[in-house]
Amino acid sequence: MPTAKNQTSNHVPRLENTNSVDAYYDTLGVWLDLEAEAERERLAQRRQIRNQTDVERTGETLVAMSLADHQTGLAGRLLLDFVKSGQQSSTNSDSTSISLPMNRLKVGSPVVVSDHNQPSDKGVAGVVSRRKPHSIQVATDQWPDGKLFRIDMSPDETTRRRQLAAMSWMRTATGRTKTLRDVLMGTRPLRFGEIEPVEFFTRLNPPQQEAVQFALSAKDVAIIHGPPGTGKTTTLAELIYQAVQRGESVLACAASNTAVDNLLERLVRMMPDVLRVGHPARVFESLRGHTLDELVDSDPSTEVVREMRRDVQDLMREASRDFRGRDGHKRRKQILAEAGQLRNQIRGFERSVIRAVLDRANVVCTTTTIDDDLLGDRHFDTVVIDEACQGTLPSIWQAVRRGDRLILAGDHQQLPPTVLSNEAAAAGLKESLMQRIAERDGQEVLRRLKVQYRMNQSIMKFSSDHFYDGDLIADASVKSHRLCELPGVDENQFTTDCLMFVDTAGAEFDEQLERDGNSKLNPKEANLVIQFVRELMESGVEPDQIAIIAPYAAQVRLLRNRLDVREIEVDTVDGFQGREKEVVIITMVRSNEIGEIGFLADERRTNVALTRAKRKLIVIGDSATLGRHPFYAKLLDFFESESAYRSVWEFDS
Ligand SMILES: Nc1ncnc2c1ncn2[C@@H]1O[C@H](COP(=O)(O)OP(=O)(O)OP(=O)(O)O)[C@@H](O)[C@H]1O
Repeated sequence: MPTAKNQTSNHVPRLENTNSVDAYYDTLGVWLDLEAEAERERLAQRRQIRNQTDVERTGETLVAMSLADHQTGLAGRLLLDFVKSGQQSSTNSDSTSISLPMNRLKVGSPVVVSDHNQPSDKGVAGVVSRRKPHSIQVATDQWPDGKLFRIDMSPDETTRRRQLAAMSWMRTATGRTKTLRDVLMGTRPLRFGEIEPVEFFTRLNPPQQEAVQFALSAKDVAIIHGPPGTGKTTTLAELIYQAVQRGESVLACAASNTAVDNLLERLVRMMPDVLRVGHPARVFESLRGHTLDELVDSDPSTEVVREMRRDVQDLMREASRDFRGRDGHKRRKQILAEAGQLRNQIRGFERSVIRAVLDRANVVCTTTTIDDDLLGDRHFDTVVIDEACQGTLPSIWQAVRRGDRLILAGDHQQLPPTVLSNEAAAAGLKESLMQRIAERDGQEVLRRLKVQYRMNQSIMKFSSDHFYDGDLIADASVKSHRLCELPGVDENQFTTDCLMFVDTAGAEFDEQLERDGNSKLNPKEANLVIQFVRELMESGVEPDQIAIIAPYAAQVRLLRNRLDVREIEVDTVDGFQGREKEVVIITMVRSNEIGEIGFLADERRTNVALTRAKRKLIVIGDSATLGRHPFYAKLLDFFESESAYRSVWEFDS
């Protein structure tokens, strides 16, 4: 089998024309190794950077953090609240707090907490369990050493091991799972049954209804393609409900905890027996009552376990007494043996309670990183994966191996999975299974949702035409909605127009390379953004209705430092996927003489940015730089055709 070490960039295997099962999974194994290597290298590099601001710039490290509070969470886990050192207040009070620098540590991110003053400290592993602007909570099983701490996002080896184990299981799969695997690889044809009538629980629009019926008719795999704001999660929840009505068991997954919880939130309103498996600290607080941990804890038979635990404690206390003489030693040995037996019984008992709770659930929700110890050898009629374009190919087999049929939902015209290894990305790790199948089998395997509930139709139009064959329809409730119709907002040209492109060409709005960094910024564009924000607020738009999106983290940092209104969200495109705001201002940043646009060339990234605004979209960019790329030339033409093209000279900045 090829290994990561002996691959050079030209020799990293690809999947095209791979018909052999072994070659297929060998290739995924190589990609996974390359990615692991890239992650380890990056972590090592980060830990070597001494300068605090530099290391925090990556967004994957927080330094000089102090422990503000701690609690004991479920199953005895420690929940540690960290704030920036020097902060006087408790984590609850915002008035005197220091905001955390921009970071990518999200709820569910695996992290290592180590001693800030001891670079050699290996630290303790944990998971981010809550995030606030001024504090971050980490769930761990151990106390970290030190007075001042550093928190690093860390590669998750456990996840990788589980993925490899699932892939090795898939190689030798039999029966329905083997059939599913071969259909996914493209070596067996797709199969669909009759479309059957359905009595819908939710009021779905016709394309949503069609998607549910189509997915239910799939024997092996089907895709629900959900362009921005089209109710993908709503549709998936209905599909799961219908599958359960037909007596099926369902495993519902997504790559991120947030996406799993969004789905769970809908499912619990539709049916009672939905179970969430996963670290309770990673689950929305309002949904923790549905977690396996809490349900096991509240199961009546767990009271017996508690009593048995108390007995173990009593026995251990007795064993620690001062026994003298030979009989004494014998007695102690007996007590310890008794405690050991009791512990084994407890474990067996707990396992049977877990099994009983799992057996009661029709639907089990979890991230695609499945805890195989908890799920055991459980198999499901249908496996559903939401946000399926966010997961890499190796990451999905843990879920796939547990089902007879697979339903994928997502949008391959939005951001692909994050991959660190350039070699693996170039060989194909950036292409999700959903993208591969959607591109291979097209209409045969997918149904697209078409009615969107977010954007005014003029904001929707470019994305619809360019990415979705002009298929999108704005629902009547949003079709013509404008900013000036929001309560408290004045009616003026700025609030009645939905679109504006501000061209900075010729005005020397040059991009800059961030000092000591690789990211780009454009201070003059930032000035213009701030001017527009001021105008919006003067017109009565609330700060929390405004978002600013920049493709580059350096521009995000600049704007966050310059804006003194905390409620205005400023983020990168990646940080904004899946979200929406009434007004969005995009600062494109790139402005140079050679027309270089770097990773803006990934059109899908711009698609995400352009489709976040509900009522007003402002784009600031340099047509001389952007316009050399056909996609942006088309975008500029679009703004012109909508009479929404302005030159920066029209604004006093
Ligand atoms: N058939 C429908 N009728 C009315 N409103 C709907 C319908 N379907 C979805 N919506 C509304 O549209 C919005 C988006 O729905 P949902 O969150 O399911 O979309 P999504 O496609 O998952 O979103 P995203 O683009 O962020 O992935 C929600 O407010 C939802 O209530």
